[in-house]
Amino acid sequence: MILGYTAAQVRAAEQPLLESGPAGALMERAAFALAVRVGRLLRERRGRVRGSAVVLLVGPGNNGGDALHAGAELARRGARVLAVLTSTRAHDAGLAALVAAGGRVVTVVGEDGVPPAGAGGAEPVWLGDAIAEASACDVVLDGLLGIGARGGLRGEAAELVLLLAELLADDAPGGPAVVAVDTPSGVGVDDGAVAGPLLPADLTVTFGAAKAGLLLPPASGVVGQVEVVDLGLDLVGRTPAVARLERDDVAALWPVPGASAQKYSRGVLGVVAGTAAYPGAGVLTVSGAVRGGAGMVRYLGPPGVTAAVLSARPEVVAGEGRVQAWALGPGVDPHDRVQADRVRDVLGEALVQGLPVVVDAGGLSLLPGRVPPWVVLTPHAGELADLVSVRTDEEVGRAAVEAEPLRWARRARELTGATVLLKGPTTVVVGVHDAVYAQADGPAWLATAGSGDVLTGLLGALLAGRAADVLEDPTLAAALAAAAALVHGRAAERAQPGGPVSALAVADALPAEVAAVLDGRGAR
Ligand SMILES: NC(=O)C1=CN([C@@H]2O[C@H](COP(=O)(O)OP(=O)(O)OC[C@H]3O[C@@H](n4cnc5c(N)ncnc54)[C@H](OP(=O)(O)O)[C@@H]3O)[C@@H](O)[C@H]2O)[C@@H](O)CC1
Ligand SMILES: [K+]
Repeated sequence: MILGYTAAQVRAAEQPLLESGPAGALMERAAFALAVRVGRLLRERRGRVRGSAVVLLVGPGNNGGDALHAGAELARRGARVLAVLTSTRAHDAGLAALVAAGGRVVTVVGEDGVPPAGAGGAEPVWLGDAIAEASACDVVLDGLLGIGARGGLRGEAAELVLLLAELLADDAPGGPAVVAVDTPSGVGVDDGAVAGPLLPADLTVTFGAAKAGLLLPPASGVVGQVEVVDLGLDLVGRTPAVARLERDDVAALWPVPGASAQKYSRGVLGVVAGTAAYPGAGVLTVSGAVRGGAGMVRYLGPPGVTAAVLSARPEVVAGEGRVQAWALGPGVDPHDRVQADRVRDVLGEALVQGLPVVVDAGGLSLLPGRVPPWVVLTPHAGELADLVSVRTDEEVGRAAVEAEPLRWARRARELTGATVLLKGPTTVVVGVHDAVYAQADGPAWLATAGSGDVLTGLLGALLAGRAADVLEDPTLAAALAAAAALVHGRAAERAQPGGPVSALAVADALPAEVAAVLDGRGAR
């Protein structure tokens, strides 16, 4: 599991080490680890460090200090290192180390043609020249701002990043790799906000612990690969702001049949999904459940959809019967009276009986006022915006939710009482005790019609398989939702690595992905 902490938590954990060790020791360790990682990247890209070109973007604080010390180490290994200062201040010891190692230092000339006062004798260069150097080098280190950032980038740094990011986005492959020092500069370190220009990173080397904002959307989309440098911080007892499950965590959560299992004990899922207008949603939801490992699936819907469901998945049983959990809503048009009433009735009955439920798509507008946390909502941004708007006098749109997914997922949880899984390139889950998960497991190709229906069925199967546990410990609902997001995302990658994938193909890849997750663990 990757745990994400706030800037304040990391600073508090650093404090004892700063007090007990020699001045600058922690930064030197951080910078050395960064240099080693960048050295590996240079060897991958150029075959060697010696002779490669590295440009450091250096801000006024310790984040710039990290970049300068790492640059000094790379210069000692033979790289040609250029530091571009964007501020009147820069980390003194870092600057001295870089210059002593043979690195060059320039400072960006402002719009008025005057170098920033106090830029310490560094050679002035035009912004355009600095950008040209950066776009032509092998690796750019973004050390403008780290956990001391307040808001998005400003001033010269903002302009430099805006223009360089545009240039690199347009450029053919072969441009520099971008390594973010601790965080891509200017992201919301605690909340993943993106409030200004950013240089998307190929790799983020973060110190002491992952920062929450690196895991949370929208910033999670610009961090690239994240590597945590262990600085020996003691974070025991500090509750992380966000968690990201990895395969091993999912293996520990997954219901695996024991030797005496039978289909009923493994968990029966009831599904109400699909209407005459959207019959495929019924097929996809039950496919997610069957392929995801439900002991049995019961389907309730109009005759035409039932026929389509049974023809696609002969394992499904049509009609009512005992179930351990429900999956409701995919392809259900709330104006289709019969199917909408069925969703309402089933939901009401499930709440009385205390059964876990997944509610998706059309089912979201059929929810009663408050539900328990073992009801899991699975909206996308537009659906979540509607849910919040209908229940409050706040006018929330899809774009607002996409800009601050965690904030709005929390709001939806407050308003409904449900566990909320907000789908997106990074899926955010908010559960009991404000437990937050952020999963970024699927390829962008997964944004395809019907993939959410498969997730609903898969999560339903998981809740059915662990229904008794979820009722006893409702915190589990959020963990299972995050686990379903991981398996769903990786199944998409498995179905068609690097290429387009259909929703049914994602469902069909679920068994192999579940097997891969469970590889090496015993039965529950
Ligand atoms: N503690 C340690 O020992 C270790 C720390 N480490 C490293 O230190 C980093 C934190 O360093 P930090 O605290 O100096 O803050 P940092 O992120 O460099 O920025 C602060 C400066 O930026 C400015 N500024 C703020 N917002 C701005 C904006 N929007 N746009 C423009 N400017 C803005 C702000 O200006 P001010 O607000 O003061 O006017 C201030 O001058 C951390 O991320 C990690 O890399 C590691 O080496 C491990 C050991
Ligand atoms: K940075």
